[in-house]
Amino acid sequence: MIRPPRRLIAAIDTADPSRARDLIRAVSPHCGLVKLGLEAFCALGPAALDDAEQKPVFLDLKLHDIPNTVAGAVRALLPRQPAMLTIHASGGAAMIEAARNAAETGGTARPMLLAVTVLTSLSAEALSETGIAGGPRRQVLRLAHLALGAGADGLVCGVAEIAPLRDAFGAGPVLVVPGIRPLGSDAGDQARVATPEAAIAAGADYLVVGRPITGAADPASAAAAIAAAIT
Ligand SMILES: O=c1ccn([C@@H]2O[C@H](COP(=O)(O)O)[C@@H](O)[C@H]2O)c(=O)[nH]1
Repeated sequence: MIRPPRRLIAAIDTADPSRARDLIRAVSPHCGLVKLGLEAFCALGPAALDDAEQKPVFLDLKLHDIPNTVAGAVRALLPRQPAMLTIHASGGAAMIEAARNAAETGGTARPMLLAVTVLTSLSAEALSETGIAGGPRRQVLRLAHLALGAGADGLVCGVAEIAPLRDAFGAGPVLVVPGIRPLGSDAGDQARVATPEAAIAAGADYLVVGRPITGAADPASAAAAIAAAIT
């Protein structure tokens, strides 16, 4: 398992292979990892990982299925050597344990297994519509106990949940935080957002930034500015 020192993760959300390559080339000097998610993976397949310009890849597939199926998917991904891989914490302890056991078969090069708690696009109201009352913070803490107890190396959460997670679990779990918006940038579909500086001050290990970089006129400068703000 590797832990890149640079804390910016650039989300490369595109279905166009040449745009993906151009973006990766532009942001690589400024970030620790590039993140390939559902859009890039569905369009380009596992080969998308081979075009990452030697950058460690965060493969954000948010696996969520029965334990046997998730374990099989993790094993199938190991030859591509993603540095980080996501599963949904709400898949349950048995699913997370199965993912961890499967990841272990990758030996020392195994991916860091991150459990997605409550998507940063969900407000308290949207979460309650799914049947979960009490707000994101409570649910994130509940899922964090489950996921870390079942073998996840870290969590994906919103900025507001970092402090309670650090209070509960200390510095150990790797906290990866999307919903990052530099001042003045559009939140879009994200409900729980904060600036890069606020996320680092709260105790985030890694920040995931997509559209504020990829939607900028000059993605390399946008990534450089965020990297400078958190260094
Ligand atoms: O809770 C989550 C989990 C994952 N994501 C992913 O992060 C990026 C964020 O992109 P922006 O353009 O900066 O909003 C995106 O790839 C999501 O799939 C998340 O946003 N929230």
